[in-house]
Amino acid sequence: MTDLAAPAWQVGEDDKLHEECGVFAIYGASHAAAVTALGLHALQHRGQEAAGIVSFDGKLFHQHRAKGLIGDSFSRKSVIEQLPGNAALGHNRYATTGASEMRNVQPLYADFAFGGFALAHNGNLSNAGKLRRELVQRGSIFQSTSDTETIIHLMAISKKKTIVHRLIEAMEQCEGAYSLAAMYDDGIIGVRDPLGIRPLVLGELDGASVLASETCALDILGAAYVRDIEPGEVVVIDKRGMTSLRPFKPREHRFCIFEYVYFARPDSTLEGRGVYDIRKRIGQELAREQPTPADVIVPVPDSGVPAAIGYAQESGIPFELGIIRNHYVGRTFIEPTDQIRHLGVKLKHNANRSMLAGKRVILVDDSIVRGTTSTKIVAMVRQAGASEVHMRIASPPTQHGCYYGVDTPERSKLLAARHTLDEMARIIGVDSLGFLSFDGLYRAVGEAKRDPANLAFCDACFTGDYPTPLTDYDHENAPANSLPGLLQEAAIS
Ligand SMILES: O=P(O)(O)OC[C@H]1O[C@H](OP(=O)(O)OP(=O)(O)O)[C@H](O)[C@@H]1O
Ligand SMILES: NC(=O)CC[C@H](N)C(=O)O
Ligand code: SF4
Ligand SMILES: [Mg+2]
Repeated sequence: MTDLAAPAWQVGEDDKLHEECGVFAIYGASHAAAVTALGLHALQHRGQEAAGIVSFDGKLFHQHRAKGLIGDSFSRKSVIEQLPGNAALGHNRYATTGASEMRNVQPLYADFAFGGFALAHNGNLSNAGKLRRELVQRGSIFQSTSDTETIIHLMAISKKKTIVHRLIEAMEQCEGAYSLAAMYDDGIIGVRDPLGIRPLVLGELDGASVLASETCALDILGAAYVRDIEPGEVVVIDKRGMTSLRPFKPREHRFCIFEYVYFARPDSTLEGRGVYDIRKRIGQELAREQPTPADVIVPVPDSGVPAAIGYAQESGIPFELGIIRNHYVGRTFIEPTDQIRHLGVKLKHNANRSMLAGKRVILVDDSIVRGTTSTKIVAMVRQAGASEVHMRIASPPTQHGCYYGVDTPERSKLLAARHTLDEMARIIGVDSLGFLSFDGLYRAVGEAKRDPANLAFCDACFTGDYPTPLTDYDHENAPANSLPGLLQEAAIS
């Protein structure tokens, strides 16, 4: 994570590849805040650091933002009652720029001369540091250290007449990834960057319009899926209905392929493709590309499960739950001390001995980032008596950082950026290690192969082929344009 107001060494880090953020907005529903809390609950996998909801009651905006899970902060009636109105906007945060401080928790809210405005962002702006420096020199006073606030200041100085056109003008100056949901005193707005890196879908609930990061947030409400917001599209939903604008220069579409591999919930449909179905197809491709004789296929829960099912179906080798996951440890349990950190995976996973003892095991996981999970899981499976342990990874090696809304460790900490396949196999402790090829991944998402001249996805964390300039960053994931350290609140521990 970078912090626009702090040197890199001040910014907390831990050793996982983190989720992104989830956004949700609804217009025209009674109990809009309660509905938004449910939508955010379905999107909890996209960010667990903090959550917030802003509602609008026709006259006033109301907000509540808190660190932690949505269920911890928004399940009480007393909290929801303080968020009246028929329109609401919500956000689950996993920080990519700006530390886990209260002032960075979204939705951000601003009282402009032209009215109130609340903003929720999934993605990351790769030139926010540069824009921020220019804005500060012009007199802008930032309240947070997140990239998202840059948008608010760009809107504040815009000379355009309407909020929508101010927002559009602001986004024309931003590089990187943004799926935005916003709310003002007349309606809600959805925006997807021209490359469409992050998802955003449109739904309908009893005549109310819904914007959400993933379709699973519609399902929890019984809302109908209408369509995906198109890359480069701005939708404005107000009492007159919905207006669709295409203000940005058209670009090729580059949806994040890692949404299919890991981030999105398997029951979501994104860009017309079911995530579960794609993960299974990835597993089938993997079985074809990386076969090995074995007695049992064991997924690394949670996100390795659908690929392991696909692998098992294709290979004909039985699928068993040889590792059991403790559901009371989140995706991103942050261990308080080094000693506990060392125990981390055992808190989350345990070997199911009867399925492993004396067996040749193929472990299937979606990705290796630092190798922490795989190293501990392999040791656990060996201790449980497996006679051979083979690891199959349902994506190509993760070799580069993401600057578009996923908090990847810096490049030097990515196992595949530092080691050959054989070295990785030795470090993890497996008898063999195999990754999916680029072409295999593209076949699983419905393409003939990975065509570098005509890429349909962002795959930069595998290939280093970034679809936007990285103005604020050098290639080692260091913020190039950070400002001197300012006020620091205690980070979440
Ligand atoms: O190589 P590492 O640095 O250990 O990171 C890779 C692991 O992290 C993710 O799982 P995570 O535990 O975050 O979530 P999940 O339960 O959704 O699989 C991913 O699915 C891998 O298992
Ligand atoms: N993960 C995200 O999408 C984060 C959104 C925004 N960049 C933030 O750090 O708050
Ligand atoms: S770099 Fe990787 S995780 Fe980031 S947007 Fe591109 S494909 Fe997705
Ligand atoms: Mg995992």
